[in-house]
Amino acid sequence: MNALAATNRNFRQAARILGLDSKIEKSLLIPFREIKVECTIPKDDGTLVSYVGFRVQHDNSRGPMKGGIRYHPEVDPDEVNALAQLMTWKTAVADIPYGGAKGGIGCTPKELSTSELERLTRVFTQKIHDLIGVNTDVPAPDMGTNAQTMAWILDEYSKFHGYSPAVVTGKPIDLGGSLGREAATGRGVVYATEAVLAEHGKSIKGLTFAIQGFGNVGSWAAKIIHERGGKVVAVSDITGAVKNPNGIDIPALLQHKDATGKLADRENAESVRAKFIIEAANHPTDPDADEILFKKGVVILPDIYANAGGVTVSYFEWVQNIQGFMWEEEKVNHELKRYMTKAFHNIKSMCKSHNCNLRMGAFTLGVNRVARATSLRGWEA
Ligand SMILES: NC(=O)C1=CN([C@@H]2O[C@H](COP(=O)(O)OP(=O)(O)OC[C@H]3O[C@@H](n4cnc5c(N)ncnc54)[C@H](OP(=O)(O)O)[C@@H]3O)[C@@H](O)[C@H]2O)C=CC1
Ligand SMILES: O=C(O)CCC(=O)C(=O)O
Repeated sequence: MNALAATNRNFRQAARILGLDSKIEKSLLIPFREIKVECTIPKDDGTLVSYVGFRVQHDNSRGPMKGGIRYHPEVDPDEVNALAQLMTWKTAVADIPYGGAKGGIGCTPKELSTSELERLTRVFTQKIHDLIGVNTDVPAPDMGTNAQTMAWILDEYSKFHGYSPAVVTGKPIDLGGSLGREAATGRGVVYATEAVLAEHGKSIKGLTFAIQGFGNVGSWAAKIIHERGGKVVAVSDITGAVKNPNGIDIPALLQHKDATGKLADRENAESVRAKFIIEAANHPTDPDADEILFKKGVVILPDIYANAGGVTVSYFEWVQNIQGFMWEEEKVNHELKRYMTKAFHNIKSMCKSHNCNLRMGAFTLGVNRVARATSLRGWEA
């Protein structure tokens, strides 16, 4: 099932559980605005190459729309739509004053030089600069993008609108980025994991973990789990997987990945059997697989909660930019833990009230908050 159909299915199920008014349900399914732009750049050898870029702004009833920009060959309109919608529910689950958006360019960033990536990012920004802004839509990094990408967007946007650091988050610290943002999604995943494990009388120390993806989120989650005494027995990325039943030396693996750009051997991590699945990625589990895993008793911590640490610290970054006051990293991490723990308890309350699993607990929590804001703002033209 494609990402949009799967996301809509989860949303509709939450709307049914909540008994949502059908007009509000319909309006929440349709994105606020979809942008598709052509981005042509000269390559380093002088030849021209064209890419398609997207920004989908899903909903702004709770505040400026917020979400990352992804550079990946599989970026397509349906996927960006689904990810934008997920951002709306995620910011509501985290209870931060934002709506949802997502963007992307269909490209293979590893095949582009740094100057080609810079040109592509600047052309994309030129095409969307009128539609983003500190109080309208605030991009951030996602797969294939990073702090440097945000610095280029900030610079290009500022040429049109004046210096505006709060127009993007996940920036380099030197340009007003927040301490702790780079690690925040992985760290939030660990706080979420601790919250669900505590419920089952367990803790990270001594448990075994398998991690799919070893980029920003996966590698920070692995590092922090390792530091807390968890045994990471399998890690995989696009180049393959490493497995060690006695526990992988994560600092050594991070060093190896930094030096070579890939994980060591090629092995299949499929035989790993998990009792808990923590969705650090967006939309990693198809609804059919979700049902099968649920029936098998696997506890799944859904993406719109598990990876909300990134956007939560993006919110702290935006607040710091607006206040013109930088927080210590301890304050960032302390607040992140507070938000993640509170969201977990709010989700559990929804699970109890509606007798549903954690995914529907999170969806009903997010959808209900957005629906309330939508109704309060009203419909008069
Ligand atoms: N960055 C953030 O703050 C947030 C990210 N997320 C989500 O977390 C997930 C990971 O994002 P992030 O860590 O930022 O991205 P990165 O680009 O830093 O890392 C992505 C990882 O996924 C691997 N990968 C990419 N494509 C494939 C593929 N087709 N098959 C197998 N592995 C693949 C990459 O391998 P390789 O390095 O070899 O290319 C890399 O290990 C995404 O779903 C993203 O939307 C969610 C919330 C916030
Ligand atoms: O930090 C942000 O604003 C958004 C991060 C993101 O794209 C996500 O949570 O999926």
